[in-house]
Amino acid sequence: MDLPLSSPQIATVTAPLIMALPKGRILKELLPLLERAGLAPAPDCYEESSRRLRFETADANVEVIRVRSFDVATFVAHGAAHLGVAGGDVLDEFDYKELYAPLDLGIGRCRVSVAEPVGAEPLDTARLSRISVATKYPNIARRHYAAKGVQAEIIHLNGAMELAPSMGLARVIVDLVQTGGTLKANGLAETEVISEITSKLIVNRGALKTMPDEMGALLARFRGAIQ
Ligand SMILES: Nc1ncnc2c1ncn2[C@@H]1O[C@H](COP(=O)(O)OP(=O)(O)OP(=O)(O)O)[C@@H](O)[C@H]1O
Ligand SMILES: O=P(O)(O)OC[C@H]1O[C@H](OP(=O)(O)OP(=O)(O)O)[C@H](O)[C@@H]1O
Repeated sequence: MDLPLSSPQIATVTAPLIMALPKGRILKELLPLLERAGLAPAPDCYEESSRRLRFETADANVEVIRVRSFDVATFVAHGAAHLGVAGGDVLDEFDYKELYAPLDLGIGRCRVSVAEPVGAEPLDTARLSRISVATKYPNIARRHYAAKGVQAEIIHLNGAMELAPSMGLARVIVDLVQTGGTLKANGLAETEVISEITSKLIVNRGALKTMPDEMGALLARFRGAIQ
């Protein structure tokens, strides 16, 4: 026998909205904003030692998953999370069409730049046809040099790319710079800024279409929480 939808025997189960957050520095910077938005995650979300990856928040309808910063965009683009927070660098690198980034959160301020060894002979990109580049942003680096008519040979590293020029792995690096301290400590100098970066609130386009009220209400809370 089919039960009518209004039957009291059927419990209304509403799945929580899933918000993907990057572990590390952005998560720490995000806390005051999440608190103002009424979405503070359970305290162990901020403990590096916690092995949990999914956390309840101050809002029973919203849960947080804590993932690597590069993976936030992938979880949200595939609809595994409804929304998330990602650096502009990650969004530029992946360029997912399924993502919409309606809000700049004004945190995680840095830039994606080219850096070279201090004192290296200046590169004349007008006369160059190829260049070796160590980076964890292969697409950003390729696009940057392609726009100058230069083919970038990418050495894809996940960290410590500052070592690459001195170890003969690549002529230049493309990496994040904030204070410039890391470059300086490794004998490199910033020679070109590719883009200025901040973290953005991102949403899955499908989720926005199918749940406009819930998603709209969450976006409004974030808007209100930005200072
Ligand atoms: N020095 C910095 N200053 C400000 N923002 C930064 C800086 N470095 C990175 N970010 C921003 O924070 C995001 C996360 O960087 P973070 O260094 O915490 O993680 P990661 O090392 O890229 O990731 P993982 O630990 O997963 O490898 C970056 O995508 C960028 O948007
Ligand atoms: O210009 P600065 O202020 O020195 O910041 C830039 C550094 O910050 C980030 O590294 P992070 O500290 O996150 O370390 P990791 O990426 O190696 O984990 C980035 O990859 C740079 O190495």
